Amino acid sequence: MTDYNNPDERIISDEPLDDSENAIEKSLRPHYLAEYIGQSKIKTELQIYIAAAKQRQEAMDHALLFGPPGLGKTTLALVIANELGVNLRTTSGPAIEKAGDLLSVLSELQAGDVLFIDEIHRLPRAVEETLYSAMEDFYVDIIVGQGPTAHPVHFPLPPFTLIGATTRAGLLSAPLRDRFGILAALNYYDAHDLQEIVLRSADVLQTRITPEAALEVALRARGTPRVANRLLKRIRDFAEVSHQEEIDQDLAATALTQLRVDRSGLDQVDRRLLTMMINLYNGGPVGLKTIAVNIGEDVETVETMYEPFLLQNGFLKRTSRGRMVTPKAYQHLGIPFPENNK
Ligand SMILES: Nc1ncnc2c1ncn2[C@@H]1O[C@H](COP(=O)(O)OP(=O)(O)OP(=O)(O)O)[C@@H](O)[C@H]1O
Repeated sequence: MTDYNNPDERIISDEPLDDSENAIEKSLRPHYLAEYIGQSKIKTELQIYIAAAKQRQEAMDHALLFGPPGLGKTTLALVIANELGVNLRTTSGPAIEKAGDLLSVLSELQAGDVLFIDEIHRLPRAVEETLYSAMEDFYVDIIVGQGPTAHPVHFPLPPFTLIGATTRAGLLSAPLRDRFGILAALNYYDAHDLQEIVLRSADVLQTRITPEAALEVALRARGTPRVANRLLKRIRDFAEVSHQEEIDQDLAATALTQLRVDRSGLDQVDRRLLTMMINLYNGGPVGLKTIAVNIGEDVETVETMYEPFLLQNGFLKRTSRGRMVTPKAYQHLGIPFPENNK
């Protein structure tokens, strides 16, 4: 039996994927802009920047991608590198501990390559400062040696494109943010785009699914391709167990109910969060830390995984004194909205 309190089993999770999930997620990644569904404004702009860089035979301007987890930032970096016809190197903020680590990543780049730094807001300050000259003038100066023998060494770099991704653009320092020429905010996907993503993923996974069933998945995927793909994989298991060759709407709806994802895309953690706020705090206002402690999650998980979706869909609202549960959430949970809250 699946234990949905176990983070590894959750569909809406920021836990690292295991190897098999990672392999599937990679296999589902679009490789070119034409396969990248939705985010049309960003795609249109990128098309221009990519064409211009290719025409001038220069590295594309540095780009910062921000938005909630699972919306396709890593995928977009891969797509950009493919469209430019260059190599992609990937790393992440926490993986680069010292300026020397950064230099070893940078020194592997060839002219025009794309370096993708995920969670760029988590780069240590000293590394971030080293990155400034690398981004602006393609060199780094690093102090080599210690004590009286310490001396700066100048390393020129080939022109490259840095693509930074962050779920928390607000945590990025102004000097770093200002060095990106292209800023792209990824938004949650609408149901139509997610339906297309589910149909495409089913095709890659060689799974048959009706358009109605794909829409059912899309409607419950909280605007997030990663969630849509995870739901699809779980429903595919249901279909196999029940010897059904094609996923239809009934099967999708039954499976999704068993996965405890409701028709608004809320999972049991969302519902626990809202119910806790109602039961313990009369619907709020409640501070983020208090919410996190009460539902046993860390603050960052609540802030990046749960809250944005609940806010965007009107189940929560933010006030100067904390978060409040909305009448829509009471209605959704079947709990009467208290008169004195009106
Ligand atoms: N626009 C899209 N079209 C089709 N599939 C997509 C799209 N965006 C994302 N996906 C799929 O969703 C999955 C998650 O995408 P990705 O890993 O790029 O998200 P992310 O924003 O980098 O997340 P995180 O920041 O948590 O790493 C991938 O398997 C990818 O196939």
